[in-house]
Amino acid sequence: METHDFYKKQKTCLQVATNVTEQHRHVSRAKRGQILGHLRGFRGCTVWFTGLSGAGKTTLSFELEAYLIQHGIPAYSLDGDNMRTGLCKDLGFSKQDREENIRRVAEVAKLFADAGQICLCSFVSPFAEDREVARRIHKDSDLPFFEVFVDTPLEVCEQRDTKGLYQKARKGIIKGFTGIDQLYETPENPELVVKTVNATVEESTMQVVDMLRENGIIPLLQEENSSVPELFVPSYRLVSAEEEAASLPKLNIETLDLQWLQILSEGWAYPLKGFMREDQFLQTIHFDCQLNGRETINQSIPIVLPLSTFDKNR
Ligand SMILES: Nc1ncnc2c1ncn2[C@@H]1O[C@H](COP(=O)(O)OS(=O)(=O)O)[C@@H](OP(=O)(O)O)[C@H]1O
Ligand SMILES: Nc1ncnc2c1ncn2[C@@H]1O[C@H](COP(=O)(O)OP(=O)(O)O)[C@@H](O)[C@H]1O
Repeated sequence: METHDFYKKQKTCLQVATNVTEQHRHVSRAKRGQILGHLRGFRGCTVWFTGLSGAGKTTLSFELEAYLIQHGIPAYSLDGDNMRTGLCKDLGFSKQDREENIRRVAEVAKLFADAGQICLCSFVSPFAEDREVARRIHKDSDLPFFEVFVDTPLEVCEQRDTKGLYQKARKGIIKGFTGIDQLYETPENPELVVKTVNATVEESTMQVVDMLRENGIIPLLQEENSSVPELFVPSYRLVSAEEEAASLPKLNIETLDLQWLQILSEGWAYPLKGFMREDQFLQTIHFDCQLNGRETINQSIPIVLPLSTFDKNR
């Protein structure tokens, strides 16, 4: 988006009232986190599901909400259909109304996130600049924002037609329906793309869980912590992992390296997720352990992959 356009769009976020001063509360996020749930700590953020009607946004958001709550992590879902019967009931589906819808929802999501909830938003949000406004609203408040593109092809959504809306749109009964006679702008840099074709709801949900875990939002949960976490690629990620692997530089390894790879992938060298980096190597050499957050884990054997200077430089 051009900077000029972005600021034009930001107009919707500008304050109209004058003589209004921001009031600063006394409770810090860290303090708030201490009393939230049994997995204490501030985890406030927003996960923004975007995609066509029928893509799976609501299903994933509700499934994730249930998962998080079950694990003692505060979460709350805001859904398009639900918001449009309350706070946004004065809005339709024109470009301007969708823009205002997303702005209002993003402001509400920000408040939930600021209160320490993982706020799960499922909105078609078809326009990139509106999603960018939602992201900016969070960024300005220093809150993590994760855009999740629920990437389900139009044909599949139309076949699902969970609410019979595509049929109505095709007949012209509904005008301005996303994907039929209104545009859906595909996200260019989402934090995560979830493809729901040939994937169960649970598998797709776990993709989002993994992303939140990788970003430190969800901690390694107690029961998962007690077993050795394996690093094998789950079946639902196989195709994309193979594609990614094919695009990476290649290196020939020896049988011994392969055996270490096996040990790493089976989780026996937890918390290592691969051959040691310099800092991990130094921790082992100097302290016989690996630091993982606040815990230290014994690791006296360096697990490294020897490289020639030629390979290092290419
Ligand atoms: N014209 C048109 N286009 C798209 N969707 C329509 C339309 N009319 C009604 N609906 C129903 O409203 C839900 C979308 O609302 P949203 O608030 O998510 O839309 S937006 O983000 O403001 O674009 C959407 O919900 P989901 O199917 O869950 O996506 C539809 O059920
Ligand atoms: N992997 C998946 N993830 C999410 N939904 C899926 C998946 N596979 C099939 N579905 C189905 O697709 C439909 C998605 O509907 P819904 O969640 O209402 O979509 P949206 O909120 O995007 O309009 C549901 O019937 C759901 O069971």
